[in-house]
Amino acid sequence: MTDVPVSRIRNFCIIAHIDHGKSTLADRMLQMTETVAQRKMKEQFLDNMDLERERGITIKLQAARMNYRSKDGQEYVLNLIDTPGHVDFSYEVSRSLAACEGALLVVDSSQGVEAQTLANVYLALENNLEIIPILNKIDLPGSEPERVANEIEEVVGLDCTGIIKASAKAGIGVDEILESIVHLVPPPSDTVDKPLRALIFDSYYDPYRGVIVYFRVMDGTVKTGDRVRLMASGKEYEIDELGVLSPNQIQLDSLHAGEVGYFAAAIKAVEDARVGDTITLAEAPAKEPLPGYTEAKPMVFCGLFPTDADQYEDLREALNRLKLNDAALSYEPETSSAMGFGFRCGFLGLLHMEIVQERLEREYDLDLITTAPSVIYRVTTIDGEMTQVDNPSLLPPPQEREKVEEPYIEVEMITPETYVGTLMELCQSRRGVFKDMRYFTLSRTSLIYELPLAEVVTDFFDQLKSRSRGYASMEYQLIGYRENPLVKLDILVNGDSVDALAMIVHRDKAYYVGRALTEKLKELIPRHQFKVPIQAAIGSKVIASEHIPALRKDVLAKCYGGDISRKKKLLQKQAKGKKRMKAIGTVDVPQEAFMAVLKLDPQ
Ligand SMILES: Nc1nc2c(ncn2[C@@H]2O[C@H](COP(=O)(O)OP(=O)(O)OP(=O)(O)O)[C@@H](O)[C@H]2O)c(=O)[nH]1
Repeated sequence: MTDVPVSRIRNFCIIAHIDHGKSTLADRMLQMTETVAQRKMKEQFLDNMDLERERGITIKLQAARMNYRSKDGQEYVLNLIDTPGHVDFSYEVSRSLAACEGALLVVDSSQGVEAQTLANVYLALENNLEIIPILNKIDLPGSEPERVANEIEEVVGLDCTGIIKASAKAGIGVDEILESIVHLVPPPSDTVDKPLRALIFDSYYDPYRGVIVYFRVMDGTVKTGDRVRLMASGKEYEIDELGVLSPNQIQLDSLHAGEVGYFAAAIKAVEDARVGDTITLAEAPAKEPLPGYTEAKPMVFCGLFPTDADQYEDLREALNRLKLNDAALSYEPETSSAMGFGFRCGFLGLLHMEIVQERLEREYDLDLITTAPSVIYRVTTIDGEMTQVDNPSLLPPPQEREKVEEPYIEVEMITPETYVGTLMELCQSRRGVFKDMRYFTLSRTSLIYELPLAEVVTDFFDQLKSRSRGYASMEYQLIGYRENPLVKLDILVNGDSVDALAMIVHRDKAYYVGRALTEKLKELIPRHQFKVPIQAAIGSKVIASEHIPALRKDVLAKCYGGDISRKKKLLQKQAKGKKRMKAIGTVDVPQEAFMAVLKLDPQ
């Protein structure tokens, strides 16, 4: 298989908005090229993590090599490199695009171009990829191929004359797609004679073989037994096993420029073989690494605490194991006066955070209390030193700080025109700065705003979806730090300041947030035998306060000791409710309270 000439290799990826049919099309191509036998075909081969399948989104990238006999009578090798479909993973997307020469742009012909699609098209253009537009789902009665083709021309700037009309589900147009890959996507450059350079576009941890690295050979050849160096980390390894993904691993002896494959080399954690790093030969290294490597940095932080303090070590062990497979996850021990021992964890974004939490609870059977997400603030103290603060409770007091800066992002939203007003309102209420507005065909509009990231990591995305009935999409990128009058809002429960509830807010919003939060906490914290005051304060100044009245009766009072099974049931119910509670002083605070800030009614 490795004697395939470079001129007959095509490396491509699929760019599509969530649900526009990327996985269905990939499956169909695997089927038509007989890469996967029909009966072995699991539904949606490319997304093989359970969580992914349940959520219907692609998180990890993978690859598939297909042999395809074109109508010109020649055998081609088509390497499909999958890309994750969420903004949190855009760096990984950019690296998988860098491993390709072409991209299929799949657009649902009953919907249209979405923000996500656009962002990835820009990435593909930056990487000089040949883009082949495809209208999918033409079998749907609501399909409007003409309108959507116009939109692609107008918005993306691609010539859509003769655009392929397909239905991945019904298998229409897939032949044409395979042919167009062969004829339109350029072959890789023939640089087999150069020193080895291979790009890592994904990796995962296998408990038996160590890290499995997915890579594309850009120059030269790599063989089993080669000693390779990772140019960014400087580490060296000997390749134990090497091969291609079809999509299951098939062992080979060597891979040359243009080919896509995997290797195992007893690497202990994915952190040691990061996406974007360049592999070269230790003995005859390339002079320059491939461009574009950066270390994916966590942007969103939260505290994770076991409800049961005995689970602290289990939580450490679980994080340790997840980290083996997730270079972007960061964690360090955190001690909270309210919550006890736990970890401060960093994530690429909100989705990444949710995925990790869910895995910890589901796969490791941990009961966790999660604190509200925070961003990294830059604080300059009066003696001119700059520190980074990812935990609101650690913000230095006002007299010690000169200024506080917060990360800003540029957000692009694409929405039907009807929702423009409500989305602008949303952005204004989140301290957004209007930048631009563009109209596309048939009343679809692109809105561009600059927003503080902190205002987006809470419930911005949910708001966007609910205000637009699911029709708007968004994409964002970090644009830098800006100074703002930010203050720390402390929450006191029963007179004790709860560090895990502290937050950093804009001075002008502090009063509103304080009031809304105390009201919400009043709803969420159950009644106790005594009256529980809840206050919001800036420094020593209380700006809002509520109280939870004392309980009058206990839950068993009604049962008169008569009906034992009913009594048991009540107690069980109560115990279950308690599971996700944290005792703060003498007050039991439920998990929802720590996330209350996400549930405040919009201003
Ligand atoms: N009617 C119709 N439905 C389709 C077609 N292609 C895909 N679908 C359906 O659209 C839904 C989404 O398809 P997927 O292939 O999972 O979409 P995706 O783009 O891979 O989504 P992510 O993995 O979440 O990024 C599924 O229910 C498919 O069955 C098509 O051509 N016609």
